[in-house]
Amino acid sequence: MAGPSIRTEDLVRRYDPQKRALRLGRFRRGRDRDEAERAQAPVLALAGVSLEVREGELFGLLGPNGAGKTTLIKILSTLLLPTSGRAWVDGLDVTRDVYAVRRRINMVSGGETSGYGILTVRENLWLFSQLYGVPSQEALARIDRLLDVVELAEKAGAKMNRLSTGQRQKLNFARGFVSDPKVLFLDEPTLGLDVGVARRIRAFVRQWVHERPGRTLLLTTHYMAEADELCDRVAIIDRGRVLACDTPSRLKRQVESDTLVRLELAWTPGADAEEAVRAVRGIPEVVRVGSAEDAASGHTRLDLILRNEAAIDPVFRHLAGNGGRVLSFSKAEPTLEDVFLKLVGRRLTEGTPGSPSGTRNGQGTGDLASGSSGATVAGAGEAASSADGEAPGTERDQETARAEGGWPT
Ligand SMILES: Nc1ncnc2c1ncn2[C@@H]1O[C@H](COP(=O)(O)OP(=O)(O)OP(=O)(O)O)[C@@H](O)[C@H]1O
Repeated sequence: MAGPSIRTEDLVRRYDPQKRALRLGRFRRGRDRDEAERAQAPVLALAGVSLEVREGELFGLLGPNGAGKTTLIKILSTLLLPTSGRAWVDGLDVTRDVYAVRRRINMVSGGETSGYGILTVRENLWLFSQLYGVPSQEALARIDRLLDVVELAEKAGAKMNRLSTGQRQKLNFARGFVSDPKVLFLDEPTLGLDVGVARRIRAFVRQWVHERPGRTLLLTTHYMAEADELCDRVAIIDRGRVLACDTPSRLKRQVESDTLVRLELAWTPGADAEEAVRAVRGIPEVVRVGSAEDAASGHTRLDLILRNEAAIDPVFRHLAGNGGRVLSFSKAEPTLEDVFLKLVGRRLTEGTPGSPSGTRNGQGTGDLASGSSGATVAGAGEAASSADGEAPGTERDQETARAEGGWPT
């Protein structure tokens, strides 16, 4: 692998709520104005991020909602200025060489459905390919391939405004690859997609990076399994800070000294098996996995983290001494969730609606909007309004950017 394709140096981004409140007051009335008035403290979305992504790498930013992932991607894709610090993409400064950066990149935001409603699926992809100057034969072949990957071939002749939300999202994903960019930013690419399509997309993403020399892909996700399965390296990010950055396997090795055990117990109906296990020394964490109904019927499943394997013996003895019976037990492999838990002290999926918190291998369902926006068109218009340093992501940013040709709607 070659030198860094993406580099950030002590990147800070603060959102100033006063500016935002003023803007909302100026441009909108009613409910949003109330919301603006409620905003009080500045938000430090990035608190000094220094990262290097190598050319040819599939790099993941893994973090919970609000961690700063989209903010970082917006800065790298020239849609937003940092408050301080510097960033380079393909050796170019993202704040000074805006057009040159845009010619080399593309960006897809999973929660977004960009394109032109009155054009068909194929026409949309053709339009974007031509904006990037892709030669005709190459563009046609690429479009066919991408339609196949996202399973939209049957809808190739359908107008975009006749597509479902998921189908628009697939079209948006295909749009990101149609220019065959040198550096691609994917912000939550599989958000809300059904399992089969998400799997196909992940396979395509992996193949795209590894079969094309010189391509780099930066992906954000709050799905641990996605980061684990796809990425060469992962940065775990929380509250605007990078907490760890390494290959998934080396990150998981950090928690390998702990032993993860799943127990299935026959237990006194209604009694608290979790509490009983907590009483044993050397058990830093116990998580109930089985349901309350299971517990009421005298059947319980627990996940335990043990400081070392030897601690399992006292657990068995304690359970036997309290009328319990171990039906089965298995050792679990550590996941990135365990790394996150160790680094941050809470689960990645905690507080995420639809996510099965409390499961060791649990993964969010991803039905949330990412709140992110934007796709860049190479060489088109001025830098998006966000790049004036004002808070991005508001309607004003999108309106101004549209007017300036900054990104398609
Ligand atoms: N335009 C904005 N104005 C004010 N605060 C913002 C704005 N955009 C983002 N933020 C805040 O900055 C922080 C980081 O947001 P960001 O969207 O970068 O996080 P994220 O990791 O992408 O989250 P998610 O997974 O939910 O998309 C959050 O606290 C968010 O509320």
